[in-house]
This record gives sequence, structure tokens and C-alpha cells, in this order.
Amino acid sequence: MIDKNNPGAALQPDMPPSQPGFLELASSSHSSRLLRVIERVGMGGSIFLACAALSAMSVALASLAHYLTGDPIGVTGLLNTTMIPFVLGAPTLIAVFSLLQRLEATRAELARLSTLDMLTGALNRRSVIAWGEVACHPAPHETPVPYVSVALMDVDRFKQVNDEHGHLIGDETLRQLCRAVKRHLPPQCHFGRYGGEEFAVIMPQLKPQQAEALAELLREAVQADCARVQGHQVEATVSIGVASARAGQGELADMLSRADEALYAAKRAGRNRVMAATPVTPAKVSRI
Ligand SMILES: Nc1nc2c(ncn2[C@@H]2O[C@H](COP(=O)(O)OP(=O)(O)OP(=O)(O)O)[C@@H](O)[C@H]2O)c(=O)[nH]1
Repeated sequence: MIDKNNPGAALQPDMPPSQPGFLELASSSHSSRLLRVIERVGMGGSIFLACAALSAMSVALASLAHYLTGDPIGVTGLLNTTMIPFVLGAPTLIAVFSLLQRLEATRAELARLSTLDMLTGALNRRSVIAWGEVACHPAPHETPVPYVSVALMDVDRFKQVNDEHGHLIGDETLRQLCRAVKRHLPPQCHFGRYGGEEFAVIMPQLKPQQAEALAELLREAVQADCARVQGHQVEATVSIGVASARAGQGELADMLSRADEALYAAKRAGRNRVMAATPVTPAKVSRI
């Protein structure tokens, strides 16, 4: 199931929506639900309420036992029965709650890391596809601009970068490219590594012309920011293919395939350019 309520406007790195089989880690656990309740009530209040409930139970049990045996419980007995859960229970509950909080923080961090590409810190392929599915099938009230676009971006002659400057500079070029792209990405867009030196941008709520203009901006940003990488004259550029559809009317797989065709048309046309697969005509963008 695609979770349409996931906050799509969050800046990256962000959590993608959950999908069938998409990381159980990312789904809500019993401990995280319990922690949400504790957060609402407050740690002190939760411990007090838990101890009070234990006290009430032990008083009830003690009273039942004394009733059955015919012994009166007495004031001291009643006080002891009430206080013991507070004396013994509070430190135990503090330890358990703290442990739960640490586990929850670790779970959340693992879930976040599982959405990211290890080398670049951009979203990984699975996450960017998950966001793409959400963008293609939005709820009507979520689409003030009812279009979605997908851009596929491939580094030009990257093999040459590796061959001339070495793999470490190649890796750093990919990181630098990601930083350049993220600096220019509007908050509703999602950017991830699609394959080796190929990246995908999901662009919800932009008209096709705006999406193509954004792709052109990203191309220029990469060209400007990846000219030098750690003192090496790398001059990396990217070719980009863009495909758009009306939100709710296009399938992601189809858009990716059209964007891929446009990308390869951009490569054939000489690289370092944006080509659009859709029949709209912005000034600076070539089309196939
Ligand atoms: N350094 C580094 N190189 C990578 C990584 N992933 C893929 N590559 C390299 O990217 C290169 C891609 O080469 P090609 O598919 O031939 O394409 P290209 O040289 O970019 O040429 P065009 O796409 O036609 O412009 C290969 O040499 C891969 O080894 C990575 O994570 N780090």
C-alpha cells in the first residue's frame, strides 16, 4: 500500500512511503506506539500512572486475600501495599522507558539510513521509486498543480572521468553532483540514485514546462559545480531526459521509460543537455 499521508514536502533525506515489503523497520512498531503515548503524557506522568495502576491492582489483590483469609488489612498494610509499586516500580519503569527510547531512536535511524544511497547520501533507487509512485497517484486535494514529471540524469562520459582521474575522484564527483542538485531542488521534489552514475528526480506539482526548466537549472548547476573536483579538472556534465503526465493519469514505469528514451536522445544529440519526451515547448529545452 502506498501511504499517501506521508509528508511528501519534507526536505531530503526523507522517509519514503511504505510499500508492500518495504522495510518492516520503517513501519510503526508496538514500542514506537507506546513511546508516542508516553511522549504525549510525559515520562513522569506515565510512570506515575503506571505505578498508580500497579498500586490499585496490588491493593485490590491484598484486600481480596485479606477478605478470603478473614484478616483485616490494617492501615500500615494498606500503605505498604500502595507504596511498594511506587518504590520498586518507578526505577524499573524509568530503566525500561529509557531503553525503549534508545531502541526507538535506533530503529528510526536504521529506517532512515535504509532509504539512502550509501555513497552519495541521496535517496536510493527503492525510495525514489516509492516517492514516484506516490507522486503519480496523489489524492485530489494534494494536487493544486495536477502534473507530475520524472527526470533521469546520467553523468556524461563518466568512464573517462574514472579512467583519467581515478575511482575515488569519480566517487567524489558523484557526491559533489548530488550536493549541487540538492541545493536547487524545490521541497516537493525527490532526488535519488537510480543506478551507477544515473539519478532520478521526481517532480510533483510542477507544470511540464516548469519541470523542464528545473531540469535545465540542475544541468547548469552540475556543470558549474562539478567543473573541479578536489583540485582535478573533471568538468563533469549530465544529460537529462524528462517525461511528464497529468497526475493520476500516468504510470511511473511508463514515465521512466519515456524519460529514459529522452535521456538517450540527449546523449545522441551530443550530451550535456535536457530533452523532454512530452510535446510542450519551453524555450531552452530540446525535444524528441
Ligand atoms: N567512481 C565510480 N564509478 C562508477 C560508479 N558507478 C558506476 N560507475 C562507472 O560509471 C561508468 C559508466 O560508463 P558508461 O556506461 O560506459 O557511460 P559513460 O562513460 O558515462 O558514457 P555516456 O553515458 O555514454 O556519456 C563505468 O565506468 C562505471 O564503472 C560509482 O559508484 N563510482
